[in-house]
Amino acid sequence: MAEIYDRVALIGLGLIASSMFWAIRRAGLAGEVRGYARSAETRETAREIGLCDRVCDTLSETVEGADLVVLCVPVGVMGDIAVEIAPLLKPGATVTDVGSVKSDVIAQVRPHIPDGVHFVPGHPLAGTEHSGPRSGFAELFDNRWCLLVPVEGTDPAAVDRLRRFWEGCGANVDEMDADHHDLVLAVTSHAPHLIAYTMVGVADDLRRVTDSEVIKYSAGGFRDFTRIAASDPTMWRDVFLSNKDATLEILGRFTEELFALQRAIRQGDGAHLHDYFTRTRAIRKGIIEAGQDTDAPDFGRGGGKK
Ligand SMILES: NC(=O)c1ccc[n+]([C@@H]2O[C@H](COP(=O)([O-])OP(=O)(O)OC[C@H]3O[C@@H](n4cnc5c(N)ncnc54)[C@H](O)[C@@H]3O)[C@@H](O)[C@H]2O)c1
Ligand SMILES: O=C(O)C(=O)C[C@]1(C(=O)O)C=C[C@@H](O)C=C1
Repeated sequence: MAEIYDRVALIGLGLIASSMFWAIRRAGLAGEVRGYARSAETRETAREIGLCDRVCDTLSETVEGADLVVLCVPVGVMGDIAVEIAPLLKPGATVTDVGSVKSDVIAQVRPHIPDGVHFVPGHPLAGTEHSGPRSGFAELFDNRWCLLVPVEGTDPAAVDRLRRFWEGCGANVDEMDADHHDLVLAVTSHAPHLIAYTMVGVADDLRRVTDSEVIKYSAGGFRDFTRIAASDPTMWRDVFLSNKDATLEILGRFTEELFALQRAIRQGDGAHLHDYFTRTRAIRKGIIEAGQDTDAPDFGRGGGKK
């Protein structure tokens, strides 16, 4: 794979940035990758494990001469970083981000992007419950979607270059508008995370009553909840505050459905429960048949690539 950018700057050296670095290096997508982390401890760790060609102590050294600047920080601070880097950006450079929410990030960042610099927001739909510079790995984006959310008036050539970059990182790339992105992600990612956090919280309350049986005998479904609920608190606090409207809309619908199921259980309405579960099972079957779940054991990794 050929080099796509001469110099890439990664700001915030956590799970996503570190995975990007290893994926960039695997495919030779950049001449040089510079990285910046706010804390001296993270920068030290990054140097120790060889993360980035150069770990910088300042934002100006990181961004200087970069053709692609990637904001890999929690969504609540994207605007603060944009303010700081704006005067340092090279004309013709592209600024992108990997934030889990798009409308609010665009509102925070766009006003600060100088004329002559491209801004192409993005979101790789891949992650784990781990965070920090040691958590990344080159394969994170393989066969996962990366959504690009170009704002009005963006140069199509800048979008196309970023698309080729993400494809080089192993992802399948699609474009979507910001509001639609935020509603879709509220359904597929944000509300499920909140439900997992709640379920694990409920179990923890119960644990005090049952003296650790909840954890000891936890079955597969609950273990999956605990994995998701172990995700970074700062990242997820910011996601909910940033995607407030869409998340509340989906949680409202979720609560209505939950009440209906609760009533069916109370009234012994087995038909309602059976019909509901039949419908949801068909949805899962449809996902597998469409080749959209690359983790499904009956489908196999890698088969999801279009
Ligand atoms: N973790 C996931 O599953 C996942 C998936 C896709 C997208 N994202 C998005 O990617 C971004 C980064 O997430 P991550 O999982 O890599 O998080 P992470 O916690 O592993 O890393 C975040 C980094 O940002 C730094 N940071 C925090 N506040 C900062 C500030 N004010 N100034 C400078 N640096 C700051 C942290 O020190 C850390 O190095 C977030 O916007 C998140 O929404 C996460
Ligand atoms: O697999 C996980 O651990 C994730 O939570 C990854 C996940 C998701 O919900 O799918 C989390 C947040 C993102 O913005 C994108 C991906």
